[in-house]
Amino acid sequence: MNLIEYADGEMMMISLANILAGELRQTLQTQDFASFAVPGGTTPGPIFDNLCSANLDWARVHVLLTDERWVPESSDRSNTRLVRQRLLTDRAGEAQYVPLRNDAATPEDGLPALREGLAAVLPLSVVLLGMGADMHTASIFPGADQLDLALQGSDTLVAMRAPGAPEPRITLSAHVLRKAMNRHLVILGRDKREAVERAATLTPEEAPVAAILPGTTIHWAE
Ligand SMILES: O=C1O[C@H](COP(=O)(O)O)[C@@H](O)[C@H](O)[C@H]1O
Repeated sequence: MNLIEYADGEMMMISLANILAGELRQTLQTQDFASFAVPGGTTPGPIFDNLCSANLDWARVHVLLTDERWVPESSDRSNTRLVRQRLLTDRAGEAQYVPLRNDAATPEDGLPALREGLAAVLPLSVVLLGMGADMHTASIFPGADQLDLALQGSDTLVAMRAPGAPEPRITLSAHVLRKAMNRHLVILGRDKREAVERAATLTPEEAPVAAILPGTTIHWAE
């Protein structure tokens, strides 16, 4: 397991923002645009606060989420809301946002249009993932109704319902995540460190994060 251990959470958030900015800059040296997928949830806010002022050509960066909760943007559970408030501001306000949610009533109804938008920015240049203590990553949850499709299918985006998720979800598939040029996982706290170590000994069906661990750099602080 490729795991970087940091002295504290604040240092990790600053260092990781620098690493991500460096990878985006490097991508833009050889490509017309870079695509950058980020997680929602409670962990990445401080990374976004550091990254949004990075000096790079944000107008050529497509930002998207690794997964979204099917709630309106006005909800404090909306990952889109987090990204708009904390990442797509300052210099990063120039970036182009690729939505994983639209006005459809259900994620299943919304999928076809969202897949079209996503197709234009694949393969992903840089992916930052989060993980829950239940070993889900993006919105690929243990016990989810479309778990096999998300883990083994060739679809890029999957709509999901899971016992551990309070609302329907839409998620990038393992297939898309594994094809990313650069992949990072950020976790905070002893429980998540134990969870990721355990996941490395389990199957992706038991611990979905296991599907993306090979080739992923894990960033951890207590
Ligand atoms: O529901 C989600 O959970 C994971 C982990 O979130 P955290 O609050 O434990 O950091 C997150 O990576 C994902 O994007 C989000 O939708």
